[in-house]
Amino acid sequence: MELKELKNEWVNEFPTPLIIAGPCSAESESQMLQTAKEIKESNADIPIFRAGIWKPRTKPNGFEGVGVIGLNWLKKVKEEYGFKTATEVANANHVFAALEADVDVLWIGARSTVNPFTVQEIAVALRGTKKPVFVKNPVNPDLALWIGAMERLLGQGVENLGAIHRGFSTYQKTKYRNIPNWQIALDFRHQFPNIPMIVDPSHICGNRTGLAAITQEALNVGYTGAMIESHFSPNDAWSDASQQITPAVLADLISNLKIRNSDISKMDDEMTRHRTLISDIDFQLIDILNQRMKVSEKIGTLKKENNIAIFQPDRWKIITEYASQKAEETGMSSEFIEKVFKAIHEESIEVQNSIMINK
Ligand SMILES: C=C(O[C@@H]1C=C(C(=O)O)C=C[C@H]1O)C(=O)O
Repeated sequence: MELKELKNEWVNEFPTPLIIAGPCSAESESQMLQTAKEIKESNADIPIFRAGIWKPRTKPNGFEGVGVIGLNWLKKVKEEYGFKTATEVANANHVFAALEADVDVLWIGARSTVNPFTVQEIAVALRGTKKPVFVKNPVNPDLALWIGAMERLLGQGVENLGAIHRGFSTYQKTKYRNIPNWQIALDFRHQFPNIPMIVDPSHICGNRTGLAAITQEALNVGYTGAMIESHFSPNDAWSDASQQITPAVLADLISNLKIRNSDISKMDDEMTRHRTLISDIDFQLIDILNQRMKVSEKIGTLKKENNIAIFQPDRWKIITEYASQKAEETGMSSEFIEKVFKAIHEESIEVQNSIMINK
């Protein structure tokens, strides 16, 4: 069996969008029950309640989760409010305890996905389970690692899979805690459209303000749902306080989400016209790029004959300046044009380099 062949029908038993919500960490029985009660009473359609029992923390000596006792609280949440429950597992012992406590949905965290030994250990412990298992993207932007983790699970007969896009670590200061890098998740979905993908806006944003926009963006590109951290008293949370929201705010966020329909058959005509136009322009773009690279080849030959360095900072500066000015004139984002030109320049250098090294 291959990942591509999985049907993942488990997801059909849940509403769309599939929302998983609950506190970052289980802290106490009363915190769990109060949060569950408020989520239930908010009337938002949330079928799965989450809580971290074991918390992988960057630094030692902080709160690292309540451990197995929290599994009893998840059970109470299930009994009293009818939610399915979900938690993170990061080693075989976690898996055994979570299965024993009949947690309904499990996920593998970003810090575990990076480590094939850990993933293998978890996969073996989960062997043959019918429970849905989500795999968060690894902390580093490595698509193969993410897919590899899924393959390890499938290798142990775990067939009810899902993916969680939680963003990627970065050293740069950005408005995100973990930059979304949407293209990686889209590449994943392109290869495995059958594997449900949900977004984790809480970990992408690291704050409350961006949650709705990221969740909507995920639905706009066709994700199945979202996992959002919610706590009855967010400011008092023992972990990730700044990114958790109250159940009332969560319900409001959900009620404002717009679900996008991926079936375009009803708007065929107009869509087809626009798409034909896009393809036409794409062919022209490729042609033009090819012409530019041919000129670059000629410049490469000249440089080789005259023993001149390939990279010419002064010329490159002129190009970036006119590109950005032209972008502004046309109303396009100059950041976007800068990215495009950097890619073109890189290829142009590559083309000239292959001329230089050939006799
Ligand atoms: C084409 C040249 O070589 C390099 C590539 C450039 C480009 O593709 O636009 C610009 C400057 C150089 O770094 C050149 O020197 O003009």
